[in-house]
Amino acid sequence: MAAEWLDVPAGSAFGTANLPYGVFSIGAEPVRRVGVAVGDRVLDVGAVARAVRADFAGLLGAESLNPLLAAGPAVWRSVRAAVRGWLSGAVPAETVLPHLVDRAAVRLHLPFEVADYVDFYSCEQHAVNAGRIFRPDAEEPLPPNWRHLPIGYHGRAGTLVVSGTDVVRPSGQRREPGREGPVFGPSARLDFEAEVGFVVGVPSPRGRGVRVADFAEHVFGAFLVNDWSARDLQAWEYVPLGPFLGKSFATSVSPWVVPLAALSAARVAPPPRDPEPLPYLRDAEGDPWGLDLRLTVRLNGHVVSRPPFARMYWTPAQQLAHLTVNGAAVRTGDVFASGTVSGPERGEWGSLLELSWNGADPVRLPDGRERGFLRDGDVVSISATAPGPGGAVVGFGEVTGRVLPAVGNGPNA
Ligand SMILES: O=C(O)/C=C/C(=O)CC(=O)CC(=O)O
Ligand SMILES: [Ca+2]
Ligand SMILES: [Mg+2]
Repeated sequence: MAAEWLDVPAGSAFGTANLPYGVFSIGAEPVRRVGVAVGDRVLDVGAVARAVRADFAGLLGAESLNPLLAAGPAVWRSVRAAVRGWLSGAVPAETVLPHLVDRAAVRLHLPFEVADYVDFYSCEQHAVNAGRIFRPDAEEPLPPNWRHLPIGYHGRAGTLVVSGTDVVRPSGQRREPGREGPVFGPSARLDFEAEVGFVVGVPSPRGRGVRVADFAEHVFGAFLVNDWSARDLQAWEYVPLGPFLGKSFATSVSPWVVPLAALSAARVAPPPRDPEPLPYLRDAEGDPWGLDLRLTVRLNGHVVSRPPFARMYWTPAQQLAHLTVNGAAVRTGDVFASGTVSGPERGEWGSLLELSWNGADPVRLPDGRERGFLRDGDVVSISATAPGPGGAVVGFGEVTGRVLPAVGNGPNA
């Protein structure tokens, strides 16, 4: 229960069941602080730790979440219990109140230093849609390996940006119908992809995989991802090695990292898999990592999709097991994203590629405008909620970004 002096609005998705972590600064101050969102405010947890829990002051007094991420699940549990105590009256109000800041008044930063970045392709409906669109002549929309392993590619960690960062339309090579070779110029098929990301806290050594059952020993929490995608650049460049410049110019992430501990009521059984995966990819008995997260995608403020995460074919635990099964190490700050989330209904598809069927059937917005792909000035926002304990709602906040016009004829021109 929240302390009396902590006025969390009723039904807030940032109640004490959630307590996500982020990194913020105030005004023009250069210093960044670790914060925990509660109601409409942010608690400067480093400042409170310095006053009452010196043993946590180093972890929480850093300018990124990395020291906390690296500390591991026992410490994550103690810190969460301590923060919950601070907000529940376990320490005098005077210790806490001076360090609560209005959320609207802070600037939010990338919450951790990103190490490596992998993007998966684990939603069956999205993979079927993409297969039908990109490979209309193929007999089967899914590639033959799809049900045997979570397909992924290594992305560009250095271009992950925090929500609110503008995204410049990329330029590159693309094919135009009726022309032999490529043309160069701004992408004409810029898209979003609604995804969920996970961040690794505890590293794994090289040469040893992370078992499905050990997911929560390594992964700290989850957040939202918009994997901006230039479909025309992608279509021309990505055979046979996979996505490259069409997806590496920017990937936006939401600023609040929701700890796995806040998602216990959201855990659900994943859908049945057929055929049964190889042993290293099997779900741990009684320990499912399907997650009932409900995403909403808005384009210029209008809801265009509500993708359901609960139906993802491969869970994040299977993704991490696969990512490390060859002995690849993971490091603190490694990010992996789920892949585009799409449900069975059209209004649940997580990209414009799908929603407009590659531009052939544009999305009609309530203001009468149509979109095949994104125009300059468009703003894309992805938000999500999950069920919390006792009917509470656990919010992810949002990842948002505005499309800016391409730079001339490309940055090198
Ligand atoms: O099927 C294809 O050819 C292409 C698929 C994608 O672009 C999707 C992707 O990046 C992975 C994902 O987000 O699911
Ligand atoms: Ca993607
Ligand atoms: Mg990307």
